[in-house]
Amino acid sequence: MANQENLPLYDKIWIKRKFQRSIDILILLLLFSLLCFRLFSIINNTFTIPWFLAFSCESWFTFTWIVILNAKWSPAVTKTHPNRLLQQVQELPRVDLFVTTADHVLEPPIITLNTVLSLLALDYPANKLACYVSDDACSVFTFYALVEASKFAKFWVPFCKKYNIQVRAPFRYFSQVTESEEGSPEFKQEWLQMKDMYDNLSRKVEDVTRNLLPFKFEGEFAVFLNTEKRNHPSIVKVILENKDDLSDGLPHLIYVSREKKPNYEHNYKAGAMNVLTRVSGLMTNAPFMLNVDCDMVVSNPKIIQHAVCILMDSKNGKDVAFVQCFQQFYDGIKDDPFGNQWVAAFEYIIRGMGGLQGPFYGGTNTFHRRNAIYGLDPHENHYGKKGKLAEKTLIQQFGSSNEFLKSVTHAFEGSNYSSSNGISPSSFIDFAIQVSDCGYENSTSWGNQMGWLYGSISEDVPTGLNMQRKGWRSECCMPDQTAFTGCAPGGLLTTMIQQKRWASGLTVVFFGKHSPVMGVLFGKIQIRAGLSYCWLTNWGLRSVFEVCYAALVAYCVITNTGIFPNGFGLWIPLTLFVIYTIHTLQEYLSKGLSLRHWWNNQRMVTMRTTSVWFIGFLRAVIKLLGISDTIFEITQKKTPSSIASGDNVDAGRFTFDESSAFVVGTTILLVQLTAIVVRILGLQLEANSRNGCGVGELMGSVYLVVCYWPFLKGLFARGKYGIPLSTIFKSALLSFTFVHFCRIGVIS
Ligand SMILES: O=c1ccn([C@@H]2O[C@H](COP(=O)(O)OP(=O)(O)O[C@H]3O[C@H](CO)[C@@H](O)[C@H](O)[C@H]3O)[C@@H](O)[C@H]2O)c(=O)[nH]1
Ligand SMILES: [Mn+2]
Repeated sequence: MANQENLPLYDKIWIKRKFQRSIDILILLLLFSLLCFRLFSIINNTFTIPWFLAFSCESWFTFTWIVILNAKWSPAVTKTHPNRLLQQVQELPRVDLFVTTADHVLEPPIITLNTVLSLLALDYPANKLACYVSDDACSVFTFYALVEASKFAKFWVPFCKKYNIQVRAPFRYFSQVTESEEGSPEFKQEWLQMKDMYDNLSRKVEDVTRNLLPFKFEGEFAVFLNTEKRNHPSIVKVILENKDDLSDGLPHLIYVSREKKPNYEHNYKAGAMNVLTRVSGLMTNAPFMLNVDCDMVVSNPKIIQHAVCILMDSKNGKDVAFVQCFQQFYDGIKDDPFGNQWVAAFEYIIRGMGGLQGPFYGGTNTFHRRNAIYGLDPHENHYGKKGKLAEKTLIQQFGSSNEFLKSVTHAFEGSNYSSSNGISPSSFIDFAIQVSDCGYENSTSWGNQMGWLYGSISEDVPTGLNMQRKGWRSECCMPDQTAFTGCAPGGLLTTMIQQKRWASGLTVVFFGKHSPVMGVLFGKIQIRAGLSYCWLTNWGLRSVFEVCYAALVAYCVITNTGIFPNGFGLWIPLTLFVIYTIHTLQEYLSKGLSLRHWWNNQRMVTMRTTSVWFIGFLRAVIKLLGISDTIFEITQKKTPSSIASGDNVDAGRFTFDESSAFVVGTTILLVQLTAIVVRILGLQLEANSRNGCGVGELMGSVYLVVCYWPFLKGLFARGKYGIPLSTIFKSALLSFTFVHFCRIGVIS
């Protein structure tokens, strides 16, 4: 038998994709030929302003394609070997678990409760785990739910471990296993008991949350009396404490609501994560930290072992700052009508990045190395920080809590790796409160050089980039059994708001000091890795060119101007379109996704790029100019009861409201419709240049209308399925202005 000690804890396997690569290259060549064609037309003197705009947009599309091609070029996957782990490490390392929640209405406490239960029930020695919940809403309901959860956990966790239940979030488990049909009589009996207890628990929590029961602010709940969401002192409460350090007990459970004051910048989730980092540093100081959003439940109870395999591999794990598990979703709507399940993107882009310097940090389902978050580079982490850091520098970077500084020094030295410090979390409450105060970070490096970075509402991407800039890598962790599943936005509006936030946050990143370009120029981001990040950070910028192209097509049809070659030359854009379409379709089908899924995603890409990404981009520009700041709009999460009660008549249907998110989309649709009508009725202007509008331009308009079909139906539908009159009115006004300017200001 091979010597287990020398075997790697994880393997990296490169995936072959010769055929796809040649198609990728073919598309690139076609794009180049289109550009060349345009350049030659200068010589032939057909070069007009619309041609120039088309040339600029197409140059951008070519650049985007290079970015995508580069990102997908050499994908890799990892295979972890948890069975080797215990043979190589004497003791498993500690892991601190972070959950964030910020609004008990948009994020119902019953969801957070389930996430926490699934974490407490992880298949990992309980005395090596501590679960920290950050509540940015300072909600007594969330706290109450956690207290109740901790009581239920005493039965639930042993039950899961005894019967090796795989799905350990009760609402997921009981929705999948609806009867205790199989198993021993003992199991059946316990199953019924559990089900009963969970039903009681969820009823209680939902009743309290919906204010159906009068709430008594007594005992441990008294501190919540008179607190306001944005104005309250720090509250830190130890709900569960594994005082006897039992490996088969329950992990610590700690509730943290950081101090909030009006007129203070709280930095949304990034601020919350930094507080959790400090509080956990004081209390348990684990070398690794897992972070999940409140709706991301564990689906693979052994996931920590898998992630630790990567982080602790003695050869390849040393320079890994974080391990990212894919985001996957439960109860996703069939065929992904809103394009928010990201199956194909994760498949191709993230695996592709996995073959470079590693995937981006996606904000949730991520295992971090504490020392990387603390700003060390891989070399310093491995060989120790050169010399002891002077106390003064430590205070400048980490703030002035002596107790916390001690924990930082311990973390740097790598002590406290697996053993507990023998002191219980509750003895650190006062210090924890101190490091959660809103003034604690004043003039320190938190959010600036280390920790979760501030300044963008997409805090995850720059935070990951900041670590990779120092030479760290990251890895994907992809055990056969899905690691985490979460709640994808339920409807069109929620999706659009999320997309708008990402686009604006990412644009700010691209133009800021943590952009991938800066990372390549001044840091240790490898060129290809930096380029692959542009797929993500350029979402906002991409929309500008797509909106411009959409407007250009309509302009051409309306004014009888051509931007595509007429006659034989038309084959270039046509072939490009056909091959690109077949190529993406093949990608979907080969992953077992349906034709419908593919089309839904295709049209959604067009819809979001030309609408909310564009709004997001404009918001980012306004922020970058210092005019007004962007805010983090939280994504609404579905409650288990709404899922179960079949509150799903709208699932997958497009519903609209008066949100500005729909104005741009409706305008694009109306402009294209006008163009088509003008063409059909023959109201176009006389062709005033040598090159009049041909089929190419018209096809462009028609394609956009087909993509915007759900909006077209929305124009005629009523109630929530219809686009409100006020939105139609605003869009009509905008379209009219556009058409008017087209006709008076024919540019040629
Ligand atoms: O002031 C805030 C705002 C948000 N959150 C938490 O941040 C998480 C993510 O918020 P959500 O509304 O669910 O955003 P999503 O768009 O679904 O999240 C994705 O995108 C975010 C960045 O835009 C990342 O932070 C997330 O991890 C990633 O899952 C949730 O747990 C929130 O409770 C806070 O703790 N404080
Ligand atoms: Mn989310």
